[in-house]
Amino acid sequence: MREGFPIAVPGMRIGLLGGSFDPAHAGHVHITEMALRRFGLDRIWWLVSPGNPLKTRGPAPLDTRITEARRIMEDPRVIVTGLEAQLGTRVTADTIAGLQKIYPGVHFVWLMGADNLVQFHSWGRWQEIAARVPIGVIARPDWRMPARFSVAARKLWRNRLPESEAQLLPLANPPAWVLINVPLNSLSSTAIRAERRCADSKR
Ligand SMILES: Nc1ncnc2c1ncn2[C@@H]1O[C@H](COP(=O)(O)OP(=O)(O)OP(=O)(O)O)[C@@H](O)[C@H]1O
Ligand SMILES: O=C(O)c1ccc[n+]([C@@H]2O[C@H](COP(=O)([O-])O)[C@@H](O)[C@H]2O)c1
Repeated sequence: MREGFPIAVPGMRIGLLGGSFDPAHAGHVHITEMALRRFGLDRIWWLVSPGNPLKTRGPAPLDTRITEARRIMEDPRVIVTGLEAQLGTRVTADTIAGLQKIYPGVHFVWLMGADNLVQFHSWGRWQEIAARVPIGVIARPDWRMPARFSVAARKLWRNRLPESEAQLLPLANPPAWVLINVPLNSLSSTAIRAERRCADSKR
């Protein structure tokens, strides 16, 4: 184990929820709780990203986002990390490869909201990601159908597990993915940033 990295032992099932978390909100907490239960995960690590490689707008400073995320995420099974900054990785394929090297025998699952599946095929080496780890996709308002018909979903259609087998996902041989339907939560960081700007302008 590397110094400054979270502890994990072989056999553990760990979900990775990458995101800008700019800021973290109750929607992130909700999908995290759902993913823990529905995929039978032992832990979830939030990977607060230094910056999404596809977004041109730079997010708030990493430390600020991590501090805010730790304030909102109280479940002791969840660790809020800046692992990508620690690893020096920017694209998810490199992050996952780095973590698999440091944590042999740990069963990682990549988690994402349904909106992210829609653009997944434009991520760097996305098929390598799908070949490395099972993927758990969580429903998001307005995105369930686009996700089902996305380029990645169609390319990986044969590797999809039925929702009833979501508990098997962490030990499934990748490529494997499941889209789970959960009570929907319509919060987004974009909406919160807009509200904050509006409140600031009224001061
Ligand atoms: N309300 C939600 N329901 C389902 N998934 C969500 C929700 N909010 C965020 N996610 C998922 O959490 C992960 C991190 O999201 P992110 O930090 O980009 O938040 P966001 O609200 O989507 O931000 P932004 O509005 O800036 O794009 C992504 O996989 C995203 O799909
Ligand atoms: O690897 C890529 O090319 C890539 C492209 C877009 C997004 N991602 C990752 O997707 C996660 C969600 O990003 P975001 O900004 O939508 O919260 C986050 O971990 C990003 O690093 C990764």
